[in-house]
Amino acid sequence: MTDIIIATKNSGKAKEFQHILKPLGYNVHCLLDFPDGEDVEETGQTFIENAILKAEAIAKQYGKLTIADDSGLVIDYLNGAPGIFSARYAGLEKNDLANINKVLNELANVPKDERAARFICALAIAGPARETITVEGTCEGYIADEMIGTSGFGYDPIFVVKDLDVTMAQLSPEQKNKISHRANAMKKLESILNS
Ligand SMILES: O=P(O)(O)OP(=O)(O)OP(=O)(O)OC[C@H]1O[C@@H](n2cnc3c(O)ncnc32)[C@H](O)[C@@H]1O
Ligand SMILES: [Mg+2]
Repeated sequence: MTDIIIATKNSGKAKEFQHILKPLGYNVHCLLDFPDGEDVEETGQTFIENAILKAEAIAKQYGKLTIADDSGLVIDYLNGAPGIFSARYAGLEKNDLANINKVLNELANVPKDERAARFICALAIAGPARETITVEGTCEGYIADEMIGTSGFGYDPIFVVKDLDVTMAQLSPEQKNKISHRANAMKKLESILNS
């Protein structure tokens, strides 16, 4: 089995990568298993730039194949916010509930047809003696009026998946891992790695 590090300290992401990569024969570790993993500053201007920063720093630190994920929620009515600031939208303590409440307040009384949004996931894969590869996956939807569902993490309870009309937090992990921005990005990465 090939060892692979997921350069994340987010347990929700780590679980999803386990689900997706284990059946493909990878032995998956994340930075929750390696607490001395560098805290890489997300100083890029785009999801892709931040994914590259995280993947290359951790690949260098451990000398192993590394995938980093930089992702977030892009809301049209807020001109693309919270975007690359999704994790720290309501403050540096990265509180999911505070982030959700901030978005719901900003969209209070905004009609459904103006609540369009998408999740974006940029992945970078880096490692010793290889060029870094990046891909991006998206998932279209809109922002609900209130939190619904308990699965997933982050903004899932307020993100209604366009094609399904239920929130991401109402999907089982198996369902989310078929249609999510992360799943779509992983499909692209797999097809590049296999070609
Ligand atoms: O940087 P790492 O250590 O990977 O962990 P993080 O939580 O800081 O991750 P990001 O910098 O990529 O910020 C992404 C934020 O966007 C949100 N997000 C990303 N993917 C999501 C998903 O599948 N469902 C719900 N929210 C998501 C969530 O709030 C994350 O904290
Ligand atoms: Mg982060």
